[in-house]
This record gives sequence, C-alpha cells and structure tokens, in this order.
Amino acid sequence: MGINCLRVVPKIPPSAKHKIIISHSLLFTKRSSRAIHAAAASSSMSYEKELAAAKKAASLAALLCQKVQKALLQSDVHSKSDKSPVTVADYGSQALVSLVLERELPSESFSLVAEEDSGDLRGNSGQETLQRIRTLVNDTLANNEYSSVSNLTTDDVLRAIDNGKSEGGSRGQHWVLDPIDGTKGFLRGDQYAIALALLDEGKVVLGVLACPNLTLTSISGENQQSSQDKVGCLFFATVGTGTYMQPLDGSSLQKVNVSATENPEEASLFESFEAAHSLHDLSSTIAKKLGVKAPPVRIDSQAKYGALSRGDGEIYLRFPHKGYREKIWDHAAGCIVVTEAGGVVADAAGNPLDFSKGKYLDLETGIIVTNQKLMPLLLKAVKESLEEKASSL
Ligand SMILES: Nc1ncnc2c1ncn2[C@@H]1O[C@H](COP(=O)(O)OS(=O)(=O)O)[C@@H](OP(=O)(O)O)[C@H]1O
Ligand SMILES: [Mg+2]
Ligand SMILES: [Mg+2]
Ligand SMILES: [Mg+2]
Repeated sequence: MGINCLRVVPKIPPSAKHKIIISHSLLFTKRSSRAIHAAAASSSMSYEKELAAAKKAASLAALLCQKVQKALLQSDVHSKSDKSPVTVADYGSQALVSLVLERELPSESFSLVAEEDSGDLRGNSGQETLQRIRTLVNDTLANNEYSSVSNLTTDDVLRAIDNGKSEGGSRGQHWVLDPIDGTKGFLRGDQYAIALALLDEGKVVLGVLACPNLTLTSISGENQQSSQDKVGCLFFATVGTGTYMQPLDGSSLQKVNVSATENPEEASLFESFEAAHSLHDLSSTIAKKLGVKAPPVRIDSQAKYGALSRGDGEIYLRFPHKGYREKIWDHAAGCIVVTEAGGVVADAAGNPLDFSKGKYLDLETGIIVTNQKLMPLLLKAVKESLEEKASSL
C-alpha cells in the first residue's frame, strides 16, 4: 500500500469527446413521467422493493465515487494481486451498496457476489487506506438520509465489504455487484459504472447501472457534444417491464429502447477502451464484413450497455484475449438493461449468457450485443471472422 498523498487531477469527463444523435425523443413531460412511474411500479410488483433499494444503493455509491474521482490522491489507488487497479472508491462503493441493501431489505438469506474483498485492507499496510474508506462511507451516509447509521467502525466496513463473498449459483436470490466497473476509466477521469443486478434461480431479474460520467444525451452521431451537457445516468430494468433511464439526481424518468436500425452500414459499434480487454483487430474485421462505416466508439465499462440500451449505437463487441474468464458482475446488470430495452446479448456462438454457474460466465469466447434485426447478420460475420482467424494461426 502506498503512502504518498500526491494529488492526481483527473481529466474532465469525456463529454466533449463524442458526438450526439438524438435517435429518439428525449422530451419529457410531467404527465408522461407520472404515467411511466405508475406503469413501472405496477408491472414490476414482484421486484419493486428490491428495485427501490438497488437504485438507492447504486446512487449513493455513485456519490462516493464522484467525490473521490474529483480529487483523487495517489494513495487512493492500489494494485491487486492480478495487477489490476483498485481504489478507495471501489471498496467504499462495495461497502455502501452492501450496507444499504442489508438495511433496506432485511433478510436472513442476504447473498452478495461482488468483485472486491477486504484482504489487502486487513494488514498493517492497509490501515491508512481503511480509515480513508471508513470516512468516505460514513460521510456519504451522514449526508444522505442515513445519518443514524453513519458511525461505522472499521470492522463494520470490513464486514460490509466481505458480505460480497458469496459464490452465487442457480438456487435462490443473489445480488451481483461491480462496485466500479471500468476502474481504469475511473482513474483516467473517463467512463465507469456502478453495476448491480439480482439473480433469482440463476436468472438476472433486475439490473441497475449508475454511470456518473455518461451524458444524458446520446454519445454518438453527428452533433458535437458540449461540456455543458448534463452527465450522470441511472439505467434500471426488471424482468418483463422494460428499461428506464433517469438522471442520477432522479429529476425525471424515461423509457428507453435499443436502436431500430436494420442496415449495418448505418450502425455504430462500441468496444472496450482498453485494448488489453478486447481484441480490437477482430472487432474491426467483423465490422468490415458487416459493412459498418463509422469508426468504433471506445468507452470503458458497462456504460456501453447503457448507451446501447437507449439507441446511441447498435453493436457492442467484446473478445477478450485467450484464457481470460468473464465474471458475472461485468455483465449481469448490463445484460438485463439491454434485453429489457429490446436488445439481444449472446456469446460468440449465439447462446444466451448463463449467470447461474457461480462467479464466472461459462461461454464460447466473446460477447456480442445488438438489436434483434441485426443479430443474425452479426452472428454470421462473427462466425466467418473467427473461422478466418483460426485458419490463419
Ligand atoms: N484481460 C482482460 N480481458 C478482458 N476483460 C478484462 C481483463 N482484465 C480486466 N477485465 C475486465 O474488464 C472490465 C472493464 O470493462 P471494459 O473492458 O468494458 O472497459 S475498459 O474499456 O477496458 O475499461 C474490468 O472491470 P473492473 O475491474 O470492474 O474495472 C475487468 O473485469
Ligand atoms: Mg477490477
Ligand atoms: Mg468490472
Ligand atoms: Mg470493478
């Protein structure tokens, strides 16, 4: 654990980096807001309480992450045993979500499968970091209607983080959490997401994606975005009820749908920002075969699923390097947000993702996401490209 306290000034969120198409109306009236609230509430009765708790938890975690990203200290950033980065915000977000879910949904069978664990915070070298996390968590709780539970000790914080040790599986209910998805993006001052989902008997039934740096308007298209564009989106979906988006401040609500584009030449494509996380060459071969004209849009995290769910782009391709095993928390929330908006999420062979096998997704290499019209064409292009790649080895 480092002890330096140098200030790292993050870049301004990338609102100016992408262009805008308003592919569907973002207009919103008070009357339509009430109607949508009523429809969302009545049709998602079975997971209504869980959804309200998940939205609260993810929004609170987003506040903590925003505070840390605005004034990141070098001592806030550490390296895990697999060399991937983790920050006080990843730990703080996980602790907050765990605490809020437990408080809002008291149950003996609370189960959480989450990315982080407290191992590195328990030794002597972790004490300073642990105190910083404790302060961040207590301050966030105290400022946001949880002042009665804002006197947490470091042991309380460690316990809350380690609630996330469940293995998941095909029986009962399990929450699935990525406290910061896209930690590298978070460190760059770019996109990241707090991704929370609920599994019920092995199926994703609820998903919430908080994307603090994603503009409320579309991120791709012809219009230049401006630094004035409001950022901070909360996407949410429960099974059978559609996908909704609202500003993180909760001020409005709209139903969203994936793009209806049928012509691949008009499609735009999302992929990981980090080349180490996905084979950009393979995506480019697939895009060429399909006839996609626009250059790929590279953004971090499950913000890609959120953006696709509201029609900012049509295709998301993810082909990790050989040997990488996908974790359920990197896709569970994004998957339901896209499918409830009318999209399809599949592995490279066209099979639906199976979240019932524990922490890992067991799949044919690659995850592909698009709308229902484009999926057959995309699958064909993926199959041909993978065959060409295999025969060239
Ligand atoms: N080698 C490798 N290959 C594939 N994927 C990997 C790899 N290493 C990490 N990860 C996971 O990628 C998560 C970040 O998501 P993205 O790839 O969509 O975003 S990014 O553009 O790369 O930042 C990232 O999630 P977080 O750790 O939550 O940030 C990782 O789970
Ligand atoms: Mg990570
Ligand atoms: Mg992740
Ligand atoms: Mg993460």
